[in-house]
Amino acid sequence: MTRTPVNVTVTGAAGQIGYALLFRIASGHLLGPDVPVNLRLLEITPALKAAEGTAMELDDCAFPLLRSIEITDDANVAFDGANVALLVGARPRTKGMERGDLLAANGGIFKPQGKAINDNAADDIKVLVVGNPANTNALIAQASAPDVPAERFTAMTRLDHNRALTQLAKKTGTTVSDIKRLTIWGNHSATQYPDIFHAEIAGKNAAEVVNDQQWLADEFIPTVAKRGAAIIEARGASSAASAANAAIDHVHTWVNGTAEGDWTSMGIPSDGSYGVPEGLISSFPVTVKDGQYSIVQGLDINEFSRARIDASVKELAEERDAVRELGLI
Ligand SMILES: NC(=O)c1ccc[n+]([C@@H]2O[C@H](COP(=O)([O-])OP(=O)(O)OC[C@H]3O[C@@H](n4cnc5c(N)ncnc54)[C@H](O)[C@@H]3O)[C@@H](O)[C@H]2O)c1
Ligand SMILES: O=C(O)C[C@H](O)C(=O)O
Repeated sequence: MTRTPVNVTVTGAAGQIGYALLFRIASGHLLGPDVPVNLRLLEITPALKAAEGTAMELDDCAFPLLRSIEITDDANVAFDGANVALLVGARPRTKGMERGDLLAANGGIFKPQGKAINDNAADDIKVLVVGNPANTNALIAQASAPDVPAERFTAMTRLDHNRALTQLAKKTGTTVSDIKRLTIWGNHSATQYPDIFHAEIAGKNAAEVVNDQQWLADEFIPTVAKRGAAIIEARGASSAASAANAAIDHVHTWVNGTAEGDWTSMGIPSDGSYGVPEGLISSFPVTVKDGQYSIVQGLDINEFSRARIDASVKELAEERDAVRELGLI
């Protein structure tokens, strides 16, 4: 049976992440090996030519699943009929720049894009915000899209999740496939909390396997939480291929589900679970089935975890208050 193509909109298509992302979407890694896609690329006017260059390369790959490419600087055109939207285009953080500085710069991007999604996207639209500060940018876009169910706006913490998997596998001499039920809580920022207390390594409790509280507090958590800054320091630019890979993972899981017995981390609107104020877009442990995610309930949160979750959620609440002051939500 021939499947109807899925419309995938990517903003910031001419940027670094865009370049690492588009070829994987077109080759079937985002939605599956039998799902054709129409790509819609949104860029600012001066970057349209570069986006056209990328589109020429996409054509030259002769991807069987790629049905069409449209390039535009008009958000209403880009989101027309969109089923999946990857909001990547943003002002990237550069050396020495604080995340707070990004709020105002990025609000001007995500407010109109949220409205364009509201007015033009397909009824089943799923939105992933990658552009930083991702959680709060997602909140801004969501606030401008009152007709879209709030839970369709998500923010990316899958890169943090993947980073944590690798650090834990290295420490324990295992592989990432041995690890299940790891969680990133809170904000995609240095306050995020990678939690191994409920994680399992080859069926055993990860915190017990590690059995090294000092490593957990002084190495693992800071390494994962500050990895983005470390990459910027080393490359002189923010992570691109790993961020694109995580965006693929996030949407693939959202569409195709989590594996039995495992969960993933997604930045999603809080329903008040685990004391996270309702409405904040915060990272939680989630399972996904039939395209719907649910927060994993009933986990015991110890004192160590509670303090760290609370600190990251406090930062999210401050970011929300700041964008509220700016009239962005
Ligand atoms: N959530 C995460 O885990 C994560 C990880 C890495 C990077 N990021 C963030 O992703 C974003 C993009 O990173 P990058 O390295 O691709 O940056 P980049 O500067 O290479 O590309 C950004 C692109 O966005 C475009 N753009 C700017 N305003 C736009 C608008 N209004 N509409 C459409 N396009 C617009 C720019 O022209 C540029 O081509 C940054 O905010 C970065 O901090 C997030
Ligand atoms: O762009 C950044 O600030 C870093 C990025 O979010 C990352 O985690 O690599």
